[in-house]
Amino acid sequence: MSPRVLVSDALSQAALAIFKIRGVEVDFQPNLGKDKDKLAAIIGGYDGLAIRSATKVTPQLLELATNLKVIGRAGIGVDNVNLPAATARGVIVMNTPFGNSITTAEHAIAMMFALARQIPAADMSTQAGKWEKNRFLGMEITGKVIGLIGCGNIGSIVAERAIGLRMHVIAYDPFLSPERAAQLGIEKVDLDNLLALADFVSLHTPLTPQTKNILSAENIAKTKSGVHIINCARGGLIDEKALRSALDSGRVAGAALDVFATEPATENPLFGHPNVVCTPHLGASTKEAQENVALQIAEQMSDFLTRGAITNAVNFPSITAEEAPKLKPFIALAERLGSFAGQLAASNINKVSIIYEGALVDLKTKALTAAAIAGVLRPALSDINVVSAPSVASERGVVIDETIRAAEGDYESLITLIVQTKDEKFFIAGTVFHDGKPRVVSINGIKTDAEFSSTMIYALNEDKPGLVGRFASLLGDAGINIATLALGRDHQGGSAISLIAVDDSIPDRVLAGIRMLPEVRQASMLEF
Ligand SMILES: NC(=O)C1=CN([C@@H]2O[C@H](COP(=O)(O)OP(=O)(O)OC[C@H]3O[C@@H](n4cnc5c(N)ncnc54)[C@H](O)[C@@H]3O)[C@@H](O)[C@H]2O)C=CC1
Ligand SMILES: O=C(O)C(=O)COP(=O)(O)O
Repeated sequence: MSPRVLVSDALSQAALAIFKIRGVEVDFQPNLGKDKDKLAAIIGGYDGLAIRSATKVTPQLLELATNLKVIGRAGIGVDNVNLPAATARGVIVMNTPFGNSITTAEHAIAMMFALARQIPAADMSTQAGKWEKNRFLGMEITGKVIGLIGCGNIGSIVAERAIGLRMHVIAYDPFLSPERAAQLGIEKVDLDNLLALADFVSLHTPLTPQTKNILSAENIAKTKSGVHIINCARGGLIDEKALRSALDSGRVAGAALDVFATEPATENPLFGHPNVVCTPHLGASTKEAQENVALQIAEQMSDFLTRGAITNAVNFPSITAEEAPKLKPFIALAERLGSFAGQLAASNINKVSIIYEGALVDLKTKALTAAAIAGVLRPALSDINVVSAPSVASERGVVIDETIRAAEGDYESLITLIVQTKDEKFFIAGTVFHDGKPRVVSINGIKTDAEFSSTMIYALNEDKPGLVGRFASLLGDAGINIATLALGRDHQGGSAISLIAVDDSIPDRVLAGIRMLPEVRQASMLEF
């Protein structure tokens, strides 16, 4: 029987022919993503789901998707897909990381002009017969400073276009190497400098815990007076209420928004302000970009469903059918070790070393390395995939170093990851036991034994009596259940680590409480 794919968002119909030619049955229901009950009622019958941003792939939907093998995102952001749930169910999630980048960058530039010359308001006034020539005094773009928060694929294209407009381009992006900045002809700055200098601030990062509300009230207050803000990335990057106040006070002269904290945005604190320009998430909506992403996702999904080939998966490496079962548990281990280190590293990772020991010497360690690097970088580049991870790392000046050697320690197989930033080195090692579950067995030389769980607290603390009890009561008082607890220390009374797996997400105030304990030197919440 041919595999069946459901298209639940408005993909270009160019995709349909590709699916059919490649032997995949396709059901095109472009509005279904907006009706979650109808989607839930039929998802069980499909092997593949092709989407844009309207369909929300929740853990509940995945529960019902009993035949689903692949989700194809015709576009870049996969934040509408619950990745841990898809991964846990073995569903491959693929995207098309480049197909709509130019179009989205062009939209950001269009938004900049709309603000600088107040085109939407001038249009409305003119068509209302007012001819208000003196009301609309614009701003010349030439010579102005544009500050890019995030300078990956789309940010880089915006930079090139802005240079063409004779603007001065500055960027804040912890993963932008000085070489890449020089190649683009832009200046790498820190966030405070960017906010102080930019006439236009344009956002181009994924939405991650680090970038959420990156334009907070506090950061908006650091902007140059009269700044214009453009967001064609993700809604949650801006504190919308704070932006409204700054527009009301006149500190922010204008804001152009393509994306909103809640979408579809039918009401929003920014609506109705005279200096706000809005579009309904149109960044990727050109005929050219939609054809690119639809054709590409149809090819990738068909190749996977009919031949098992994996391309641009954000949650699995490219490997053949024979290699898969042997590699799978070690891929999960490498990715989680990477993610552990990546979530802890603040920024500026410049080297990742990976040591494979024991039975791993016979496996395809490149796939493991790719998984580890994807794990390290994903907290900053949410849409990175295991295929692109090594090249993205090298583009960003991150040195990757792989060593394969015979077993030297207690374990049949061991992966050690060393993540180096300008200021420090972080060591983490793990193995897979016969139960197939990945485990952490040492951190910075301190031995432990912990399984990964979806939410964990990692604490570095002094080895003193009573601390475990204090952790337990802080969490217990907040109604958070401890699932498992693993400890380790270098010597009695010395440095110790605690790995606490919990059943729920940890509110900031609880984490702050843990950090305030006198014995705790560092505490972070990690998600896997
Ligand atoms: N409005 C729309 O229709 C569209 C929106 N997008 C969104 O645009 C965004 C950017 O996409 P791409 O450029 O393709 O992604 P990318 O992954 O190529 O680049 C993202 C950049 O953000 C940087 N970054 C990550 N964390 C950061 C932080 N804390 N501070 C500063 N920089 C940080 C990364 O280092 C990276 O260079 C994504 O959120 C994507 O979903 C993409 C296409 C269409
Ligand atoms: O590709 C992306 O990340 C986008 O945000 C585009 O979203 P869309 O496909 O237009 O719903």
